[in-house]
Amino acid sequence: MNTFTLKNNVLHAENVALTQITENFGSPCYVYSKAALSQAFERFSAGFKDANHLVCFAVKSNPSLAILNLFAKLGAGFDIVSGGELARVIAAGGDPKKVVFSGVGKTAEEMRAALEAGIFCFNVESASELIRLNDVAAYMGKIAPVSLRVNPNVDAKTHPYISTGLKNNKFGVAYEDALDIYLQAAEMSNIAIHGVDCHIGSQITELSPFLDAFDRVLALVDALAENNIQIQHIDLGGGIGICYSDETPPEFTAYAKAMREKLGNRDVKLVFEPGRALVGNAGVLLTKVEYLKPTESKNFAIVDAAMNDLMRPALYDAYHDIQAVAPRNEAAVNYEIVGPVCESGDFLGHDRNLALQEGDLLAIMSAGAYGMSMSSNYNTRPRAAEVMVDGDQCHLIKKRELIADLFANESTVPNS
Ligand SMILES: Cc1ncc(COP(=O)(O)O)c(C=O)c1O
Ligand SMILES: N[C@@H](CCCC[NH3+])C(=O)O
Repeated sequence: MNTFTLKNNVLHAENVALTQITENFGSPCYVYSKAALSQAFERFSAGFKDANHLVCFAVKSNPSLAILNLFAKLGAGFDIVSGGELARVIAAGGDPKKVVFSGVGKTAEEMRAALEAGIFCFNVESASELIRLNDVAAYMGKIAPVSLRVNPNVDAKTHPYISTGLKNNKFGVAYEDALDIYLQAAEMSNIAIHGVDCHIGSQITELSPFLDAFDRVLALVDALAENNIQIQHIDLGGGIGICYSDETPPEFTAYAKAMREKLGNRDVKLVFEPGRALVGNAGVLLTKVEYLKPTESKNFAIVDAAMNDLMRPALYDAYHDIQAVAPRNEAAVNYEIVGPVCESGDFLGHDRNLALQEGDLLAIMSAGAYGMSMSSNYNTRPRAAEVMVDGDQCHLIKKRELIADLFANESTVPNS
């Protein structure tokens, strides 16, 4: 589906001109297409139709209540990594019984909240966490449903900062230690072993790392069965990439087919935790060109969005396509698209050929995942507004922060 298309030479989200959105709600502004979000979820799920499965949207990729609510209504579960994300899921109308709780540093308080809410499963990431979870559950008189997140030690062939399934990173437990830890878990009074979990990284554009990881997980499931530990579900994490420029990530149908074939006729529920693949290309960040600044070596287009709004370029040198919202029929110039933040790393795009004038609007594409969710208030910049487009309607789903909000919880020290 072409979500963001030119109509009468103006970029639209569904049937709404992006120029109208900044007129109504200002700039910078995140814009999401409801149709693109729904279709992504439905297409992902369609591959597992008639199979015992649960799609848990990775909340960290975009925790907007409106997006969580939309996915909840479509039947999604949620992958959370904090008590804050659990509270969001509940506030958005998500079902806690479809929540998996990942993360290496769950506090006792977060465990209590999740046990109270009755989540589907804890994805435990260390032997120490298992002991703490057993204690917390025992104190509450509850049984904690558990999967162990194992590191299958496969190369996800992605950016090193977002590769997570290798032996030497902080996530999960080493594959070689997993059986032992499961045997310990089996002895714990308030732990119930439900599954095996893995997540090998993000923005993965090939099928083979997923298949390699699944092979290793299945070998572990068999080893557990030999030790009288029966697994009810396998959680294969998230990680399917999207096209930012010319990547060709696996199609959902090919991914689903491959995963189902690998599972064969085992009677096990499949759990997935996709984030980026469901929201990444359903959102853009709109930003206005404040200044054009030619220098001896480069032409800068200084825009009103910055690394605090979209951190991915600064953090990973990530590429996001940048399009003029109302393209000019003039000669293009090579620009560095940069924000107003006081860091040389504050760029949104290098080497972009665009015909620009001050006041023009740009759309930073593929900004629906890890955009707003990783934003900050650096340089005391209020976070952008968020809008969801539905056909020819647009809904403000998050107000722009006010400057006063940014220091509302602060105080000065008396008598200083
Ligand atoms: C445990 C876990 N599950 C799911 C995800 C979602 O990943 P992605 O957005 O790449 O699908 C992540 C992030 O990488 C994660 O850490
Ligand atoms: N934040 C990263 C992905 C990390 C995924 C979280 N485990 C990105 O923008 O690509």
